[in-house]
Amino acid sequence: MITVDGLTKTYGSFRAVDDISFRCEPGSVTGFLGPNGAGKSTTLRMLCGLTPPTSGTSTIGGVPYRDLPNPGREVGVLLDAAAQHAGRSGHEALAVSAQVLGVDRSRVGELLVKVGLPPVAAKRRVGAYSLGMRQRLGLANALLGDPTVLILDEPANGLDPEGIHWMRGLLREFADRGGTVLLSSHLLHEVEVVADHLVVIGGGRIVAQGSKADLLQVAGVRVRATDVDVLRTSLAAFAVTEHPDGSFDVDADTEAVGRAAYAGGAVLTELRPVDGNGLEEMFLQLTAASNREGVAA
Ligand SMILES: Nc1ncnc2c1ncn2[C@@H]1O[C@H](COP(=O)(O)OP(=O)(O)OP(=O)(O)O)[C@@H](O)[C@H]1O
Repeated sequence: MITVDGLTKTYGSFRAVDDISFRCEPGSVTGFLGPNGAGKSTTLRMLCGLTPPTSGTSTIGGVPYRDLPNPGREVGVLLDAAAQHAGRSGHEALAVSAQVLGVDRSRVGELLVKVGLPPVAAKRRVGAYSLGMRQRLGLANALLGDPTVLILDEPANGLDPEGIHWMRGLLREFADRGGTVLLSSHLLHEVEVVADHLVVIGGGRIVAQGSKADLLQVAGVRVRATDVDVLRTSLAAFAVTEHPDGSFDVDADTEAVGRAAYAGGAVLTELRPVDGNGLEEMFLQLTAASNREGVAA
Protein backbone atom coordinates (compact mmCIF):
# COMPACT_ATOMS: atom_id res chain seq x y z
CA MET A 1 0.00 0.00 0.00
CA ILE A 2 1.20 3.46 -0.92
CA THR A 3 -0.34 6.53 0.70
CA VAL A 4 0.22 10.10 -0.33
CA ASP A 5 -1.31 12.81 1.86
CA GLY A 6 -1.26 16.48 0.98
CA LEU A 7 2.13 16.21 -0.69
CA THR A 8 3.44 19.59 -1.86
CA LYS A 9 6.72 20.73 -3.37
CA THR A 10 7.55 24.33 -4.10
CA TYR A 11 10.63 25.74 -5.80
CA GLY A 12 10.64 29.40 -4.78
CA SER A 13 7.13 30.59 -5.58
CA PHE A 14 6.54 27.78 -8.12
CA ARG A 15 4.35 24.90 -6.92
CA ALA A 16 5.66 21.85 -8.80
CA VAL A 17 3.37 19.57 -6.77
CA ASP A 18 0.37 21.09 -5.09
CA ASP A 19 -1.37 19.31 -2.21
CA ILE A 20 -1.89 15.89 -3.80
CA SER A 21 -3.36 12.86 -2.05
CA PHE A 22 -4.00 9.33 -3.33
CA ARG A 23 -3.66 5.69 -2.38
CA CYS A 24 -2.40 2.64 -4.25
CA GLU A 25 -3.85 -0.65 -3.02
CA PRO A 26 -2.19 -4.07 -2.98
CA GLY A 27 -3.25 -6.22 -5.93
CA SER A 28 -3.64 -3.26 -8.24
CA VAL A 29 -1.80 -1.20 -10.82
CA THR A 30 -2.19 2.57 -10.50
CA GLY A 31 -1.36 4.69 -13.53
CA PHE A 32 0.01 8.12 -12.65
CA LEU A 33 -0.75 10.19 -15.72
CA GLY A 34 0.06 13.70 -16.72
CA PRO A 35 1.60 15.80 -19.47
CA ASN A 36 5.26 16.81 -19.43
CA GLY A 37 6.08 18.95 -16.43
CA ALA A 38 2.88 17.98 -14.56
CA GLY A 39 4.77 16.94 -11.42
CA LYS A 40 4.91 13.15 -11.76
CA SER A 41 8.65 12.69 -11.29
CA THR A 42 8.77 15.16 -8.43
CA THR A 43 5.99 13.22 -6.68
CA LEU A 44 7.73 9.88 -7.19
CA ARG A 45 11.02 11.33 -6.00
CA MET A 46 9.32 12.57 -2.82
CA LEU A 47 7.75 9.12 -2.33
CA CYS A 48 11.19 7.56 -2.54
CA GLY A 49 12.86 9.99 -0.14
CA LEU A 50 15.00 11.63 -2.85
CA THR A 51 13.32 15.03 -2.75
CA PRO A 52 12.15 16.44 0.59
CA PRO A 53 8.53 17.62 0.41
CA THR A 54 7.69 21.19 1.33
CA SER A 55 4.69 19.74 3.19
CA GLY A 56 2.60 16.59 3.34
CA THR A 57 3.53 12.97 3.89
CA SER A 58 3.87 9.72 2.00
CA THR A 59 4.27 6.17 3.21
CA ILE A 60 4.92 2.72 1.81
CA GLY A 61 3.27 -0.02 3.83
CA GLY A 62 2.55 2.63 6.46
CA VAL A 63 6.19 3.72 6.79
CA PRO A 64 7.94 6.74 5.22
CA TYR A 65 10.45 5.48 2.61
CA ARG A 66 13.41 6.89 4.53
CA ASP A 67 12.44 4.90 7.63
CA LEU A 68 12.28 1.55 5.84
CA PRO A 69 15.11 -0.61 7.25
CA ASN A 70 16.02 -2.20 3.89
CA PRO A 71 13.94 -0.31 1.31
CA GLY A 72 15.01 -2.45 -1.68
CA ARG A 73 13.42 -5.46 0.00
CA GLU A 74 10.07 -3.71 0.28
CA VAL A 75 9.87 -1.41 -2.69
CA GLY A 76 11.37 -1.71 -6.15
CA VAL A 77 12.12 1.67 -7.69
CA LEU A 78 12.93 2.65 -11.27
CA LEU A 79 13.12 6.41 -11.63
CA ASP A 80 15.71 7.00 -14.34
CA ALA A 81 16.82 4.09 -16.48
CA ALA A 82 19.51 6.21 -18.11
CA ALA A 83 21.26 6.76 -14.79
CA GLN A 84 23.22 3.52 -14.60
CA HIS A 85 26.94 2.84 -14.39
CA ALA A 86 27.98 2.80 -18.05
CA GLY A 87 31.25 0.94 -17.44
CA ARG A 88 29.76 -2.19 -15.86
CA SER A 89 28.06 -5.02 -17.69
CA GLY A 90 24.37 -5.57 -16.99
CA HIS A 91 25.28 -8.68 -15.02
CA GLU A 92 27.90 -6.85 -12.94
CA ALA A 93 25.53 -3.95 -12.24
CA LEU A 94 22.86 -6.31 -10.94
CA ALA A 95 25.37 -8.39 -8.97
CA VAL A 96 26.53 -5.25 -7.13
CA SER A 97 22.92 -4.39 -6.28
CA ALA A 98 22.35 -7.96 -5.07
CA GLN A 99 25.30 -7.64 -2.74
CA VAL A 100 24.08 -4.31 -1.35
CA LEU A 101 20.60 -5.73 -0.78
CA GLY A 102 21.87 -9.00 0.67
CA VAL A 103 20.13 -10.98 -2.05
CA ASP A 104 21.35 -14.40 -3.21
CA ARG A 105 23.45 -13.99 -6.39
CA SER A 106 21.52 -16.80 -8.04
CA ARG A 107 18.65 -14.33 -8.53
CA VAL A 108 20.81 -12.17 -10.79
CA GLY A 109 20.95 -14.57 -13.76
CA GLU A 110 17.35 -15.59 -13.21
CA LEU A 111 16.11 -12.00 -13.30
CA LEU A 112 18.21 -11.02 -16.29
CA VAL A 113 16.55 -13.76 -18.29
CA LYS A 114 13.14 -12.78 -16.91
CA VAL A 115 13.53 -9.19 -18.16
CA GLY A 116 14.79 -10.28 -21.57
CA LEU A 117 18.54 -9.79 -21.09
CA PRO A 118 19.97 -13.25 -21.71
CA PRO A 119 23.71 -13.94 -21.05
CA VAL A 120 25.04 -12.46 -24.31
CA ALA A 121 23.29 -9.13 -23.63
CA ALA A 122 24.00 -9.24 -19.89
CA LYS A 123 27.77 -9.46 -20.57
CA ARG A 124 27.78 -6.25 -22.61
CA ARG A 125 28.63 -2.92 -20.99
CA VAL A 126 25.61 -0.87 -19.94
CA GLY A 127 27.13 2.08 -21.85
CA ALA A 128 26.36 0.17 -25.06
CA TYR A 129 22.75 -0.57 -24.08
CA SER A 130 19.78 1.00 -25.83
CA LEU A 131 17.30 2.86 -23.63
CA GLY A 132 14.96 -0.14 -23.88
CA MET A 133 17.70 -2.46 -22.58
CA ARG A 134 18.40 -0.05 -19.74
CA GLN A 135 14.72 -0.07 -18.85
CA ARG A 136 14.82 -3.87 -18.74
CA LEU A 137 17.91 -3.79 -16.53
CA GLY A 138 16.27 -1.14 -14.35
CA LEU A 139 13.22 -3.37 -13.94
CA ALA A 140 15.43 -6.31 -12.98
CA ASN A 141 17.07 -4.05 -10.43
CA ALA A 142 13.68 -3.01 -9.05
CA LEU A 143 12.56 -6.64 -8.77
CA LEU A 144 15.81 -7.88 -7.23
CA GLY A 145 14.82 -7.60 -3.56
CA ASP A 146 11.51 -9.39 -4.21
CA PRO A 147 9.55 -6.29 -3.11
CA THR A 148 5.79 -6.04 -2.66
CA VAL A 149 5.64 -2.51 -4.07
CA LEU A 150 6.92 -1.17 -7.41
CA ILE A 151 7.35 2.53 -8.22
CA LEU A 152 8.27 3.12 -11.85
CA ASP A 153 8.73 6.43 -13.66
CA GLU A 154 7.95 6.16 -17.37
CA PRO A 155 9.15 2.53 -17.57
CA ALA A 156 7.92 2.11 -21.15
CA ASN A 157 10.22 4.84 -22.52
CA GLY A 158 12.49 3.32 -25.14
CA LEU A 159 10.73 -0.05 -25.22
CA ASP A 160 9.48 -1.34 -28.57
CA PRO A 161 5.84 -2.51 -28.88
CA GLU A 162 6.80 -6.09 -27.99
CA GLY A 163 8.71 -4.74 -24.97
CA ILE A 164 5.75 -2.64 -23.84
CA HIS A 165 3.47 -5.66 -24.16
CA TRP A 166 5.94 -7.77 -22.17
CA MET A 167 6.23 -5.13 -19.44
CA ARG A 168 2.46 -4.86 -19.07
CA GLY A 169 2.30 -8.62 -18.59
CA LEU A 170 5.01 -8.47 -15.95
CA LEU A 171 3.29 -5.66 -14.01
CA ARG A 172 -0.11 -7.36 -14.27
CA GLU A 173 1.33 -10.60 -12.92
CA PHE A 174 3.08 -8.71 -10.10
CA ALA A 175 -0.19 -7.05 -9.07
CA ASP A 176 -2.21 -10.25 -9.45
CA ARG A 177 0.12 -11.87 -6.91
CA GLY A 178 -0.85 -9.14 -4.43
CA GLY A 179 1.76 -6.52 -5.29
CA THR A 180 1.20 -2.77 -5.45
CA VAL A 181 2.28 -1.00 -8.62
CA LEU A 182 2.51 2.74 -9.24
CA LEU A 183 3.70 3.70 -12.70
CA SER A 184 3.85 7.09 -14.31
CA SER A 185 3.41 7.95 -17.94
CA HIS A 186 2.66 10.94 -20.14
CA LEU A 187 1.15 8.54 -22.69
CA LEU A 188 -2.35 7.51 -21.92
CA HIS A 189 -2.46 4.33 -24.00
CA GLU A 190 0.56 2.94 -22.23
CA VAL A 191 -1.23 2.77 -18.91
CA GLU A 192 -4.83 2.50 -20.10
CA VAL A 193 -4.43 -1.19 -20.85
CA VAL A 194 -2.74 -2.28 -17.64
CA ALA A 195 -3.95 0.13 -14.93
CA ASP A 196 -6.85 -0.61 -12.58
CA HIS A 197 -6.80 2.88 -11.13
CA LEU A 198 -5.77 6.20 -12.55
CA VAL A 199 -4.48 9.35 -10.94
CA VAL A 200 -4.32 12.21 -13.43
CA ILE A 201 -2.12 15.19 -12.59
CA GLY A 202 -1.86 18.52 -14.38
CA GLY A 203 0.04 21.63 -13.28
CA GLY A 204 0.99 19.94 -10.01
CA ARG A 205 -2.62 19.24 -9.03
CA ILE A 206 -4.71 16.10 -9.25
CA VAL A 207 -7.40 16.71 -11.83
CA ALA A 208 -9.03 13.26 -11.76
CA GLN A 209 -8.65 9.98 -9.97
CA GLY A 210 -10.61 6.79 -9.61
CA SER A 211 -11.01 3.31 -11.00
CA LYS A 212 -10.47 3.01 -14.73
CA ALA A 213 -13.97 1.56 -15.03
CA ASP A 214 -15.49 4.66 -13.40
CA LEU A 215 -13.43 7.08 -15.40
CA LEU A 216 -14.40 5.29 -18.61
CA GLN A 217 -18.05 4.95 -17.74
CA VAL A 218 -20.27 4.89 -20.80
CA ALA A 219 -22.39 8.01 -21.11
CA GLY A 220 -25.63 6.51 -22.55
CA VAL A 221 -26.79 5.39 -25.96
CA ARG A 222 -26.67 7.07 -29.39
CA VAL A 223 -29.70 6.25 -31.52
CA ARG A 224 -30.93 7.31 -34.95
CA ALA A 225 -34.00 6.31 -36.98
CA THR A 226 -35.48 6.85 -40.43
CA ASP A 227 -38.23 9.04 -38.91
CA VAL A 228 -37.16 11.53 -36.21
CA ASP A 229 -40.72 12.21 -35.01
CA VAL A 230 -41.53 8.52 -34.53
CA LEU A 231 -38.27 8.05 -32.66
CA ARG A 232 -38.94 11.09 -30.42
CA THR A 233 -42.37 9.75 -29.51
CA SER A 234 -40.98 6.24 -28.88
CA LEU A 235 -38.39 7.63 -26.45
CA ALA A 236 -40.77 9.92 -24.55
CA ALA A 237 -40.18 8.00 -21.30
CA PHE A 238 -36.41 8.67 -21.28
CA ALA A 239 -34.14 11.63 -20.69
CA VAL A 240 -33.06 12.47 -24.24
CA THR A 241 -30.69 14.92 -25.88
CA GLU A 242 -31.48 15.67 -29.51
CA HIS A 243 -28.68 16.54 -31.92
CA PRO A 244 -29.12 18.72 -35.04
CA ASP A 245 -28.13 15.75 -37.25
CA GLY A 246 -31.29 13.88 -36.11
CA SER A 247 -29.51 11.53 -33.69
CA PHE A 248 -30.52 11.25 -30.03
CA ASP A 249 -28.46 10.53 -26.92
CA VAL A 250 -30.53 8.58 -24.43
CA ASP A 251 -29.79 8.04 -20.76
CA ALA A 252 -30.52 4.29 -20.80
CA ASP A 253 -28.90 1.06 -21.99
CA THR A 254 -29.08 -0.20 -25.58
CA GLU A 255 -31.63 -2.92 -24.86
CA ALA A 256 -34.11 -0.53 -23.22
CA VAL A 257 -33.76 1.93 -26.10
CA GLY A 258 -34.08 -0.84 -28.71
CA ARG A 259 -37.24 -2.18 -27.08
CA ALA A 260 -38.84 1.26 -26.80
CA ALA A 261 -38.06 2.01 -30.46
CA TYR A 262 -39.46 -1.36 -31.51
CA ALA A 263 -42.63 -0.80 -29.47
CA GLY A 264 -43.04 2.68 -31.00
CA GLY A 265 -42.48 1.42 -34.55
CA ALA A 266 -39.24 3.33 -35.17
CA VAL A 267 -36.89 1.89 -37.80
CA LEU A 268 -33.41 2.28 -36.32
CA THR A 269 -30.40 3.07 -38.46
CA GLU A 270 -28.01 3.40 -35.50
CA LEU A 271 -27.97 2.08 -31.92
CA ARG A 272 -24.75 2.08 -29.91
CA PRO A 273 -23.30 3.01 -26.54
CA VAL A 274 -21.89 6.52 -26.58
CA ASP A 275 -18.13 6.34 -26.37
CA GLY A 276 -18.05 7.91 -22.96
CA ASN A 277 -15.60 10.68 -23.54
CA GLY A 278 -12.88 8.13 -24.10
CA LEU A 279 -10.05 8.26 -21.68
CA GLU A 280 -8.00 10.16 -24.22
CA GLU A 281 -10.49 13.00 -24.47
CA MET A 282 -10.82 13.10 -20.70
CA PHE A 283 -7.06 13.21 -20.33
CA LEU A 284 -6.74 16.03 -22.85
CA GLN A 285 -9.62 18.02 -21.36
CA LEU A 286 -8.52 17.57 -17.78
CA THR A 287 -4.95 18.55 -18.41
CA ALA A 288 -5.51 21.30 -20.97
CA ALA A 289 -6.68 23.79 -18.37
CA SER A 290 -3.70 23.15 -16.13
CA ASN A 291 -1.39 23.39 -19.14
CA ARG A 292 -2.84 26.76 -20.08
CA GLU A 293 -2.35 27.98 -16.52
CA GLY A 294 1.22 26.71 -16.69
CA VAL A 295 1.89 28.60 -19.91
CA ALA A 296 0.30 31.76 -18.56
CA ALA A 297 2.28 31.60 -15.29
N1 LIG B 1 14.87 21.01 -8.92
C1 LIG B 1 13.93 21.76 -9.52
N2 LIG B 1 14.00 23.11 -9.47
C2 LIG B 1 13.05 23.89 -10.06
N3 LIG B 1 11.97 23.39 -10.73
C3 LIG B 1 11.87 22.05 -10.81
C4 LIG B 1 12.83 21.18 -10.21
N4 LIG B 1 12.43 19.88 -10.44
C5 LIG B 1 11.29 19.98 -11.17
N5 LIG B 1 10.96 21.26 -11.39
C6 LIG B 1 9.79 21.74 -12.13
O1 LIG B 1 8.65 21.13 -11.57
C7 LIG B 1 7.70 20.83 -12.59
C8 LIG B 1 7.33 19.35 -12.50
O2 LIG B 1 8.45 18.59 -12.96
P1 LIG B 1 8.40 17.00 -13.02
O3 LIG B 1 9.73 16.55 -13.53
O4 LIG B 1 7.94 16.47 -11.73
O5 LIG B 1 7.27 16.76 -14.12
P2 LIG B 1 6.86 15.40 -14.86
O6 LIG B 1 5.38 15.33 -14.75
O7 LIG B 1 7.65 14.28 -14.33
O8 LIG B 1 7.25 15.72 -16.35
P3 LIG B 1 7.92 14.78 -17.48
O9 LIG B 1 6.84 13.89 -18.01
O10 LIG B 1 8.35 15.82 -18.48
O11 LIG B 1 9.06 14.07 -16.84
C9 LIG B 1 8.33 21.22 -13.91
O12 LIG B 1 7.84 22.49 -14.28
C10 LIG B 1 9.81 21.30 -13.59
O13 LIG B 1 10.46 22.23 -14.41
